[in-house]
Amino acid sequence: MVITVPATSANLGPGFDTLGLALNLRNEIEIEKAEYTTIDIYGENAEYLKSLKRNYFVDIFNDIYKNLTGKTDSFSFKFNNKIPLSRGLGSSSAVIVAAITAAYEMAQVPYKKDKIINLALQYEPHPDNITPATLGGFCVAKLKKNRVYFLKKFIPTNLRAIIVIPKKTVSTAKSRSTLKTHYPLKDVVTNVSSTAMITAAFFSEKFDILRNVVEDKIHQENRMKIMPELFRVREIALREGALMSTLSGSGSTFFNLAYKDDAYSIYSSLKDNFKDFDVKILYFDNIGVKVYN
Ligand SMILES: Nc1ncnc2c1ncn2[C@@H]1O[C@H](COP(=O)(O)OP(=O)(O)OP(=O)(O)O)[C@@H](O)[C@H]1O
Ligand SMILES: N[C@@H](CCO)C(=O)O
Repeated sequence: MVITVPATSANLGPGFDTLGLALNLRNEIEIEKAEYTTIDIYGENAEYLKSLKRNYFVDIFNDIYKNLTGKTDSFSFKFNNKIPLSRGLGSSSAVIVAAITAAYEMAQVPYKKDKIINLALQYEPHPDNITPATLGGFCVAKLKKNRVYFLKKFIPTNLRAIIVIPKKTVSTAKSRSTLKTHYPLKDVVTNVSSTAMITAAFFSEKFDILRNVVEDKIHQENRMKIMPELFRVREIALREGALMSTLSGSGSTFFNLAYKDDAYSIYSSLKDNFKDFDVKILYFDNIGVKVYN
């Protein structure tokens, strides 16, 4: 069995812990029943992941598989990772969503994607990466009494993401611990109105308005202080025609949204200006986690 899962960009600036979308940058995992457990890791951060005593995917897969079947079987796992770790591209959500889905498939227990999202919440307590990793597209997710409610919209093919990935990693847990716990009412209103506008723009496919309405007063400026170069990424991307330009998740990657006709000039300006960063143009993903038997 092969399972693939997309990278995701959460928050989209103001939509903290609420908005997210899926990018066509996928981890792929091959799993087969075996006499004993083997783990092969290729691609992004392979050496680091091999050096860890435990594999996050395998631990979650085994937990869920045992819960479903009551058995502890052995499997061979082959990971081909494309999503860089701790850069705000949802690497941990991709692992969680793929591991749970793989366990249901291997246990041959029927499931709906809603189930995967709600189980994933046990491992990552905010739903903005796990929802698009599971469903693809642009997702709005709300947590209420430990349950995720969500809506998804397909992202049209005339849009591209231009992402700028610094070498520096940012741990989500650490980054969250630096955020304020109280905010002035006017800042809250800025975020509520911007989040509503982004949602309306995606659902109505009226993207031009994004150029004027995306403001965040809750987390980005604070988080970007450890990498002030990111302020310049935003300035250049917007100058070159991006529709919006935000920190991806908790960083360090910057996410820029553009019409496909503007994507290349944004990409080349960012590449010229940030030679140490990995700049990519990506399609969006509208599928989410996918299994090939
Ligand atoms: N392919 C992988 N295999 C095993 N463990 C992984 C893999 N990818 C990520 N992880 C685990 O997830 C951790 C990164 O999670 P973290 O939440 O800090 O970053 P992120 O998910 O990439 O960023 P964000 O949540 O802001 O988008 C890694 O340190 C590692 O423990
Ligand atoms: N909403 C989360 C996304 C990162 O996983 C945050 O900003 O911390």
